[in-house]
Amino acid sequence: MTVELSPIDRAKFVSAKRAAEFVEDGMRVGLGTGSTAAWLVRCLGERVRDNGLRIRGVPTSARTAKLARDVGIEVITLDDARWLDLTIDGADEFDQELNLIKGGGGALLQEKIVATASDQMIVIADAAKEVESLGAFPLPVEVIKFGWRTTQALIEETLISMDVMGRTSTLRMNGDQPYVTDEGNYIIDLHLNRIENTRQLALVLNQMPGVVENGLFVDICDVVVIGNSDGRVEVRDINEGTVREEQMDVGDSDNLFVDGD
Ligand SMILES: O=C(CO)[C@H](O)[C@H](O)COP(=O)(O)O
Repeated sequence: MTVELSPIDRAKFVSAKRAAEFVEDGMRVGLGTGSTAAWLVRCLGERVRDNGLRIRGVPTSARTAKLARDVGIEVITLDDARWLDLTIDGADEFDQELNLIKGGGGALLQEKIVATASDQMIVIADAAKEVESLGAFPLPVEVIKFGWRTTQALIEETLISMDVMGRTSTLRMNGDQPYVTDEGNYIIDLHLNRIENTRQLALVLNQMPGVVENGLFVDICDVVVIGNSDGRVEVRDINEGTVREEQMDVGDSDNLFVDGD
């Protein structure tokens, strides 16, 4: 099957393909959620099928679990694994310090639990995800269904008292129904424009009754692999302070698809 990738998919594919090289035989790997993470799962599946790579994957959503099984990756739960060697996931935004907004795909809760239980978190992203300050992308906050309107009002009041820009929020919808996460919760998206006090906001949100988790990932990501549509990738390691530019082949994505994919 020949699939012509769009420029954005080529960028996502090369970042995922480069990040897959971090995965070694025997590793327990956290598998992210979203379109970029799906490329990663396909790349790992190819190595499992063709090169005999033995890994166990902990998916961060039902969608990723299905794809991982479809491409031949052994799937285990986080409770089976307890601790992971590596998690590779996408992001909606990342800044210079590799702080992130995640949860555009609604999987932020499992994603944060899995990434935090890993020796290393690698983010894979196209270059457009890099921002000077987080916040142009709506910040997802997962809340329990009970009293969600009250929780939303409390969040908005707190944003005002913290002098955060934007301050409006919306309940995420799936058609005419509220979007429900894998954990059975709702998501309230905060439209903030620009977040000045990332660390404080992440802590304050999680202290509110009704809030389960927020999509700010602070000091969790170690490495970002940034992909471009022409195959250039940049590997930035925040701990080592290194930046490497490399060229990847964008033309070999065809054999990543499996029956029913
Ligand atoms: O956080 C996420 C899902 O909850 C995704 O990683 C994020 O939304 C990026 O998705 P994509 O790779 O499709 O752009």
